[in-house]
Amino acid sequence: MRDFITFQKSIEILDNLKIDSLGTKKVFISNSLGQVLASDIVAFENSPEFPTSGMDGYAIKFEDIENELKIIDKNPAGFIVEKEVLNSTCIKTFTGALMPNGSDTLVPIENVEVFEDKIKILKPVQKGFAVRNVGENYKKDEVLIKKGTVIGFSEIGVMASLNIPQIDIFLNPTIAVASTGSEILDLGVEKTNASQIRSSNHLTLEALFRKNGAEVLQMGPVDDDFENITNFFVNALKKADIVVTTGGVSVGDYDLVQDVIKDKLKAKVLFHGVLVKPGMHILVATKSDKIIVALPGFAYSSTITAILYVLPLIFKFRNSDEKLPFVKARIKEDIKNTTNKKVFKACNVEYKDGLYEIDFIGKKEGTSAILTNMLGNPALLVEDENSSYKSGELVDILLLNHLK
Ligand SMILES: Nc1nc2c(c(=O)[nH]1)N[C@H]1C(S)=C(S)[C@@H](COP(=O)(O)OP(=O)(O)OC[C@H]3O[C@@H](n4cnc5c(N)ncnc54)[C@H](O)[C@@H]3O)O[C@H]1N2
Ligand code: MOO
Repeated sequence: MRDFITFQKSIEILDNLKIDSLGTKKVFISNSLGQVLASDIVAFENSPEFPTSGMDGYAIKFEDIENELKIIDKNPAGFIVEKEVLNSTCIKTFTGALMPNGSDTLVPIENVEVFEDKIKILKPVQKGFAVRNVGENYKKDEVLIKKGTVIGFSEIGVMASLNIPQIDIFLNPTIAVASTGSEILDLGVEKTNASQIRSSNHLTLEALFRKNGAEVLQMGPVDDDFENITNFFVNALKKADIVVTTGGVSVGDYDLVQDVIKDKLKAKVLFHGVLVKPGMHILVATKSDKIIVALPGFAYSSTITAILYVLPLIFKFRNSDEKLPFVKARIKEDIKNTTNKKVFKACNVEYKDGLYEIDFIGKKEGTSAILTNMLGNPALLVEDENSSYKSGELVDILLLNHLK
């Protein structure tokens, strides 16, 4: 009999796994979308560098707000106006232009009446109105984006504003993915008997891993014999940082994946068997600096275990600050877990009145083959071992749409 460990213990083992960084490379910022920043982005100047107008209007001295003021110049964005605002004068100043010397307040065009070369302020503003102060956006030496951040549109915009064309990013891990099983068929391959099924796992996992930052080597369905599986592993371990398989890890006579990992590759098994549902037969091993994650064959099991175990490994390899999105939610029916396993149960999630709410409407009960339970707007309810939850209680859920 296998020694099953608790879910918590299995996560601790992976958390404590030492992983060497894969290094960094330089990329143009537009090509850094979704990549992980390898060094802090620090502001080397204030933004704006000088007081700048935030509206189209007239730059004045506030002490003159009640006086008629002579317009002595025009100040468009992108130019430097030489004249200075003196008492009883103003300079017509446009959005984005520097505030002229001597001025401290911008009165919007809509607030003034213009007659000949003068203005009268009909609607006064407070001192400093519509002036963007030095450092309003960011201050010199401020750390704007931290190393480990996954780069999105806002990071690219801020880097562009700093005139940073190229940045260092961490390299992403490469994952080799394959599915095993004598009954599974690749897309398009003709069925020759009724017990054959289409392999979905290798494609589900490829999408999941790519979406979450890994490079994927798709190795497809692998013929289910000892030699083929061995050849696959030898090949995959040469090319990838992580090797992920599905199938062949439970207790059947034909569960060859575990035999190859243990007996042929002589990999170091970190654990085989976890008190978790789905996915209790998961096997994680290392072979020198490579990691092998052998997932159960059922489509729902392999997907859930890939989320729980492989995504954190990707985050770790690429040195990112990403975490699985566990949040609190209100449950809308009573639920009981009478097993000694941590259970991850598919539910529907909705964000309503500042709170996530979950229900199980339309979710099918049955085996771990039911991948359709993850369609729609899904999340996973996390049920502790031997626990029960009452309708209305706050529970832990894992949001899935953030990972899709
Ligand atoms: N006597 C026992 N039988 C089983 C146990 C057990 O403890 N005692 N555990 C069950 C559980 S739980 C799971 S999960 C599975 C895990 O088995 P394997 O990892 O060895 O996977 P397979 O037997 O190869 O396949 C299981 C199931 O999934 C389907 N499958 C396989 N590959 C794919 C694929 N690429 N795409 C879609 N579906 C796939 C396969 O047809 C089987 O129906 O073992 C239970 N049995
Ligand atoms: O380990 Mo199985 O994945 O519970 O169905």
